[in-house]
Amino acid sequence: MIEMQEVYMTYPNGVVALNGIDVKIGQGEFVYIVGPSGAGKSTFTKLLIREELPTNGAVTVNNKNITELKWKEVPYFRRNIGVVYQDFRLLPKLTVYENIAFAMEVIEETPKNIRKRVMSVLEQVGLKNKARFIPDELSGGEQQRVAIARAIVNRPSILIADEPTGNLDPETSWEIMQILEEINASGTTILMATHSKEIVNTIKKRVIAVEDGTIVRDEHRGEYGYEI
Ligand SMILES: Nc1ncnc2c1ncn2[C@@H]1O[C@H](COP(=O)(O)OP(=O)(O)OP(=O)(O)O)[C@@H](O)[C@H]1O
Repeated sequence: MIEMQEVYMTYPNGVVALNGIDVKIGQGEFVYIVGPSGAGKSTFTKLLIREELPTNGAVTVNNKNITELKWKEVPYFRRNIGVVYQDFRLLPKLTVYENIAFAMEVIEETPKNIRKRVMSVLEQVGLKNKARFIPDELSGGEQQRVAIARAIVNRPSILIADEPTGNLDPETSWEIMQILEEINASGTTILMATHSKEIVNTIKKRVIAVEDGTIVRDEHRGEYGYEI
């Protein structure tokens, strides 16, 4: 469960990115965050992973107000949230297998668990046969699958996807959406910031529209609502 109560966020340079956000997102929901460029979508997701702190307000994730976490508590909290970005952000010198295993090594999983689980998520994203490849040897869609596998390998309750299809062609984007839907079907909450009218209007989900730092629309099975 995610909740924001009267959340305001002003960056140090004075830009007001969020201007009073009140929202609740239940466990297992799939939510699109839409809105014009600069509306505050990325800032919204950054607050949820404690990459930024709000200037005011409470951000509650799984019953904990995460604005109150001490810095040393942040890495442990983040285990519960997977994040996927438009530009994949894989480690270029590591293989597909190593990129995913690394996320489990940092939380000190046993080698046996790591082997089993990495092969299982690779199968889930359809990349078992590319475990030994490095990111440069993969297509954009395949790299995004690796990033998704890495994001879910520690079984987070929430997956945040910040424009996950932004660098992909339409056909590949649909494949990525299918994987995200499967992950959601297994109970993971998904928050996806997107500019894709096609996707939002085709795969109907809850739509939260942000403009100038406030929520202007929040609809079950909503429309994208913008021209581009
Ligand atoms: N680190 C930062 N320092 C100062 N201002 C920032 C910073 N990050 C974002 N902003 C500003 O905050 C506002 C909201 O930005 P944000 O990245 O959250 O928007 P967005 O909706 O994700 O945009 P886009 O769709 O282009 O990714 C913008 O005016 C942006 O310029």
